[in-house]
This record gives sequence, C-alpha cells and structure tokens, in this order.
Amino acid sequence: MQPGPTSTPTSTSTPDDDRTVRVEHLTKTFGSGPHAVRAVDDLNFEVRPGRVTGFLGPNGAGKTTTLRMLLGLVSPTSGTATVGGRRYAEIARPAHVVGAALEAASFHPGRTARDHLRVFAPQVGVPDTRADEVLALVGLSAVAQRRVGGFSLGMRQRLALATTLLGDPPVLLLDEPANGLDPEGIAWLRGFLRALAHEGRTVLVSSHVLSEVEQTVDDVVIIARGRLVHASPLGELARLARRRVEVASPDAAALDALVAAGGWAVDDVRRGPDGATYVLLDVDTPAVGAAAFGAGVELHRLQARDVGLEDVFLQLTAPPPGAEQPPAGAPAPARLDGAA
Ligand SMILES: Nc1ncnc2c1ncn2[C@@H]1O[C@H](COP(=O)(O)OP(=O)(O)OP(=O)(O)O)[C@@H](O)[C@H]1O
Repeated sequence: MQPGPTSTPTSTSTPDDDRTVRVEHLTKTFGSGPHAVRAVDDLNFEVRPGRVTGFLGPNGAGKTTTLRMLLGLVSPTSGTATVGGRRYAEIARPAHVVGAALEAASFHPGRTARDHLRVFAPQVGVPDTRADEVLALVGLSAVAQRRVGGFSLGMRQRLALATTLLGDPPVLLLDEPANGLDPEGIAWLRGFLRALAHEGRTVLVSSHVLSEVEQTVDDVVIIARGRLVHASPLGELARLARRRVEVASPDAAALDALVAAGGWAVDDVRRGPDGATYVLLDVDTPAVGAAAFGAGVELHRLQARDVGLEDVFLQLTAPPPGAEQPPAGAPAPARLDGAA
C-alpha cells in the first residue's frame, strides 16, 4: 500500500484558510503595444484544502503564468494571487507553506538523488535526514545513491515531488506532473496526490489534458486564453456532457417528420442517396426507437453517442468561431455554466 506522504496529517495543525489558494482579478500582460500578450486576463478562482483540483486549459492558456504569479516569480499586471491570504513574498517560511514543481525540474546529472535533496534541505531549513524521508515517500529509497543523470522521466518527476515535500508544505502547486509518465507512473501519481489531499493538503495540478487527471481530481478550474471558463466539482462538469442519439432512415421524409413531431433538438443532419441521418440532442435511444416504431418509420441505425468529459473540455476551451489566433485580450467564449 502507498504510504501517506507524512506521518502527521496537516489537517489538524493548519486552519483551512491558511491552505486556501485564491486568485482575484488576476491579470498579466507580457510586453506592450501591438505585440502585447495578455497571458492571464481577469482570472478569479479559489482552491480548497483536502481536495485535488485540476487546473486545466489548452497549451498557452495561461496556467504556468498563473502558477508563477502564485509563487512570486512573475508580478501581476493587476489583481492578486495568494496562499492563505498572503502573497508569496509575504509568507515567512514559504517552503513550509507552498511546495511547487514547475515544468520538468533541472537536476545536476552527476548528483545522486539523496545529494540533490541535501542541497535543498538547508535552503528549506530542514535537517539532512529529511532527504531520506521524502525519498521514501515517493518510492525512491532504493535509488537514493544513484546519479540523477541515469533516471527515467518518471523517476525525475518523483524526485521533483520529493523536493517539493522537503518542507512538508500544506499547499502543493504542480505544473503538469503527469507529463511523460507511463500508465503505471500515472496510477502511482494518482494515489499519491489523493493521499496528500486526504491529509488535508491543498493540491493544485495543472494539465492540458482532462483525461490525464480525470480520475485524480475532485474539482476543476478550466481556463482558456487567460480567462476562466468553468470552475466546479468534477461531477458538475460531467453534467454538461449532453446526450446525443444518431438515427438513420432510408426514408428521409419520414425521418424529417418523426424528428419534427418529437420536437428534439437537432445537432446535425446529413442527407444522401441512402436517406437521412440525424444527430439529436438530450434524448435517449429508447425514446427515439419507440417514436419510430409508433410512427412506422423504418430505421437503419439508432445509436447513442454520449459526449465524454474530454469533449466537454474541448468545447469549453475551443477558440471562438472564426478566431484561430485570438488577439491579445480577446474576450472569452460564453461560459456554458455561468461560472463566476
Ligand atoms: N515571459 C513571457 N513573455 C512573453 N509571453 C509569455 C511569457 N510567458 C508566457 N507567455 C505567453 O503567455 C501565454 C500563456 O502562457 P503559459 O505558459 O502561461 O500557458 P500554459 O497554459 O501554461 O501553456 P502550456 O500548457 O503550453 O505550458 C502564451 O501565449 C505564452 O506564449
């Protein structure tokens, strides 16, 4: 069984508010004039402790820039990014409050895993012995004395996680931690992040692929073009997935009449020498089948085509129609859920 990341749950020692990550009216514009890039645009969201939150958006959506602002590595053009109500620069012992792994960390290839951590231990203010503790947490004890240069990508990701855990922080900000992991590595990461959240920590994990984190996260914050497009528990996102039914008949006129009589919303219709095919929304196959049977309409196909979560994610983050390269600061698409 996967050991918990620490033996002392943080939930009893740290008040909830100290672990809340909050982004308010956060905006970052890089450059100025015609070449300005609005990487983050009036972004608002909150990440709660005791849960794993997926911070999702396509490449270039502004995830890394937001995380960098939370870590005080980039200053906002306006708005605030805080952990426990404080900007990173105002936190007294930051490594004991926020653990962060941004992009693939660079390791000195000649150093052993243990030495890598021992270099960081004094900066964080923990004893050398903490290196072995965090190596054990991420399952790297057996390779503690091996040089990092020979590590696989998965081992490097684990070492990066171990580094973030040195100060036993209650808040973890992880940028694409599943990147490049094989299915076994992803399964391990899932269990590990869930254990961290179970201890009462705040875990924010960015990804540009929802399916990568779908089985890990409790909540989702989805951004596109620097703006919030959706924030909710994962279950609410699933409710946005609309049911679809594909129905085909060799008698196009009869199918037209059936669809009109049913009053169903039509997502798509195709006509050809073999008749017509409709894709209907928010209806199920028994309802369409029963109506066709009742009206005596011959069907050649009747098939459910449910929309998966990934489709909802793509729909939410798709560029507005006709805007392949949206200009800096372009307005976000309409929110499907009215999220704030
Ligand atoms: N230092 C910078 N100078 C200029 N533009 C930048 C800078 N950093 C980021 N950007 C731009 O800001 C936008 C958001 O980038 P960011 O890296 O935050 O997105 P992301 O969602 O993390 O994407 P990815 O998944 O590809 O890492 C992009 O258009 C990027 O090119």
